[in-house]
Amino acid sequence: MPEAVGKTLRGLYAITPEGLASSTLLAQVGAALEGGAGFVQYRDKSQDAARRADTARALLSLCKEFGARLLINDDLALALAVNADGVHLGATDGDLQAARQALGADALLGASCYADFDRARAAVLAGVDYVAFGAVYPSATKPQAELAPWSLFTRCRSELRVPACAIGGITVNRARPLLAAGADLLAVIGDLFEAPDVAARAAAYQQLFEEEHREFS
Ligand SMILES: Cc1ncc(COP(=O)(O)OP(=O)(O)O)c(N)n1
Ligand SMILES: Cc1ncsc1CCOP(=O)(O)O
Ligand SMILES: [Mg+2]
Repeated sequence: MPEAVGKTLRGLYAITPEGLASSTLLAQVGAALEGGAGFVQYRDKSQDAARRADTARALLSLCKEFGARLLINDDLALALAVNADGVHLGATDGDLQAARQALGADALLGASCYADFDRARAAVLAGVDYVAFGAVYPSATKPQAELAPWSLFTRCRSELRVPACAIGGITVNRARPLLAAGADLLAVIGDLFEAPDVAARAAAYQQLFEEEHREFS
């Protein structure tokens, strides 16, 4: 059972890779869910709105089967149209306060904060459920992403008290120190969906969270 009860935000956050056929994408996300991913983000920059809506609906019903949460990247209107569990917005993706109002209190709202703690502070005031910092490592998926210092996670925990998500270049072999630094969610594309066995890779991430829990409980 994923750790997605109420608004408990902790664990692997699987972000969908681009350019896959819909059936392949669903199979890959299904494998990530089997491995224990509790959160999925549908990230698709393509322009075909009807196909994106169909894929979002299919992903949502798959996530529901596993008790996982589906967030939509960039597109509040799509999240509302398909009744997704939430939305993730970056600097150019719309106003966070307006998104919170449109979504209501129960839906999940996340914000990209890059390497910018002030942005995270403002996002919390706007009503987000988590803030994302990154890239925490150089990312082959988004090579232009700036690098973020890991001290942001410690500050987030002590000053903002909101869950923090790490993104960018994360691999299972270099994830543990991120958890120790204070990341609550690990958002991963390449290392998860390019793995030879996606379910096993997702399970390996979840194992890290369980070990971290034991160490600190
Ligand atoms: C969890 C998470 N964190 C950061 C991002 C990046 O958002 P953004 O800066 O808007 O870039 P795109 O992903 O839209 O290219 C994210 N998607 N998810
Ligand atoms: C969307 C995004 N934003 C910052 S890095 C990144 C890509 C993350 O992908 P990967 O896990 O393959 O580095
Ligand atoms: Mg965006």
